Amino acid sequence: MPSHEASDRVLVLNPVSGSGEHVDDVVGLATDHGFEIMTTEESGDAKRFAREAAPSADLVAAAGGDGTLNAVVNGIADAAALETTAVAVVPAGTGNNFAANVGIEGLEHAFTVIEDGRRREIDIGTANGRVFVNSCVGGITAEASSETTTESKAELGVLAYVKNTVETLGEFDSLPLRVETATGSNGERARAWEGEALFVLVGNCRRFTGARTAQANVEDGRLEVTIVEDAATTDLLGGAALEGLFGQESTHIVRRRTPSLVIESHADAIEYSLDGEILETERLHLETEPATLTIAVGDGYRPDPDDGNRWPLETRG
Ligand SMILES: Nc1ncnc2c1ncn2[C@@H]1O[C@H](COP(=O)(O)OP(=O)(O)OP(=O)(O)O)[C@@H](O)[C@H]1O
Repeated sequence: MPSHEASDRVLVLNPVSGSGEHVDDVVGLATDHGFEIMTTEESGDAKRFAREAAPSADLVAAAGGDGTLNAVVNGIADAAALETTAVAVVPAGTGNNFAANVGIEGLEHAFTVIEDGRRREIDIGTANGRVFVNSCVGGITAEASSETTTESKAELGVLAYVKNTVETLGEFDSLPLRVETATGSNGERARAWEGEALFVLVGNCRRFTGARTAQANVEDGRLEVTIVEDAATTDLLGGAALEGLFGQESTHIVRRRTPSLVIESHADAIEYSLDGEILETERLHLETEPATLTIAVGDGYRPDPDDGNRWPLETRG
């Protein structure tokens, strides 16, 4: 039986995320577990509902995909309630990348975790004041983002957008950029990279190796930055596998870890995808806010995922 009053627990339901077949199941489970259900009708609702619910709710659940989760966390942040309102993920999206990374295996499991699971305080990222939980990716066009297929997203996660951008554009203008990363407490030096890039991928919870489930350490107070240099165009257009491009052997990748960075375009404004939502700007200031989001996690969640050789601090100078 639910241990809270209904209004202490709010579930924000996106009825059209993923295949849209989750609605009845989610409504049934959420009702059984004492949630007040707020169903979105249009873009912007999820954030507004979370902002309105956060001051009195102990827990806001996001039932949808990564976009819905992003909106819910932004709404709670807008209400300045991240310290008092925890978040749960009910995976009803296409890729459910974030849910997989925090050990949520499905709809029913999400509610088991809500009742019995651990709570962890994880980092969030901010980009010009907007919150992201998974990733912020520059160089993906809004068109490619909206056209990327469900199958491709399910298989590749955010890298599906990279693949679709490459495929739909055929050839593309690289981005003349300056990327300045700040000093970190683990010996990272402040550094500047300047050049022509195809994409800049910044992961809070996502690691860009080509493996969909690869998880970055989301409790280390650092963002993982991957710059795909322009020289990779030939490989990409030749059909090179994304795994190869992002692999450790790749010579076209620059990697950094840092608590904050600034990405500046020397030309036009760039489109960034924050967990799938588009933001266009010439200058982006990103930083981590460590241990800021309280989240319900399943047994499969690894606070300290094994790095192995998969994330070299830097592949080269
Ligand atoms: N009732 C609605 N009708 C149409 N669009 C909606 C509605 N509610 C939310 N949206 C839109 O859904 C998008 C978020 O979808 P979300 O990312 O959660 O699911 P997804 O794209 O299926 O999954 P994933 O992110 O895992 O690929 C937002 O852009 C939001 O504007």
